[in-house]
Amino acid sequence: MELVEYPDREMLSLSLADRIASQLAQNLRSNDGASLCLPGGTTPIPVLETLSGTDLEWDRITVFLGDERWVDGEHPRSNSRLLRRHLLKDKAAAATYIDLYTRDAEPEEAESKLAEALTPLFPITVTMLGMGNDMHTASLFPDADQLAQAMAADAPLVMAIRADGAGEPRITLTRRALENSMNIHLLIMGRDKRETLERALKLDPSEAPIRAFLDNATVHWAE
Ligand SMILES: O=C(O)[C@H](O)[C@@H](O)[C@H](O)[C@H](O)COP(=O)(O)O
Repeated sequence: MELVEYPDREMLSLSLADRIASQLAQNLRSNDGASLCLPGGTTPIPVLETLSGTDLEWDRITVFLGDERWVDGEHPRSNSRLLRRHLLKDKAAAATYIDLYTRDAEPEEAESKLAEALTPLFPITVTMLGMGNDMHTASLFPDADQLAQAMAADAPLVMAIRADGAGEPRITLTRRALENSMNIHLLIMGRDKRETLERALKLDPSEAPIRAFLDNATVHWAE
């Protein structure tokens, strides 16, 4: 695990956006397209805003979330709504976006269609992850109903999942889908999440799902 500490949150956001852009551009020098997997939640917003104005060949980049709350795209809790408001505008509007949510369906019904759409994009070029203070990442919650299946080596790429701490039913990329990303960045801010990270390092992924990704991740942190 590489841990990068920044003097402030603005420096973190600018530096992480720049690193992600460089990794995408590097990939595009030798591949037809690149893929970018992003977390929901609020911490990434400044990184998304910076990326949206970054000069990249966005028309060759496919963007998708690592997880989604199973709510309509205009619902305040929608991660897709977050991406549309903070990333998929300005230069990044040219990106291809794969929405994990399907209206008038259960998340279980979307699994196979999403796996089919996402498979050509693996291994993911750049994955950014967030983390909750319960040590979940994406929607891999410690108390999730199907966590063991979602963390298994033979898991499908995408799974519906439910957890008391999750709010709505979720759809999530699984450990297998995320851990093979070419570049993994974990973005955390604040003292509480830093302490949570230190705890997670000592735990098994079954208790601390984020632990499954730390060995191959660059962790970006500011107070
Ligand atoms: O749908 C979600 O909630 C996210 O994908 C989730 O995994 C998020 O990254 C963490 O909950 C951290 O969220 P914050 O950055 O808002 O603290």
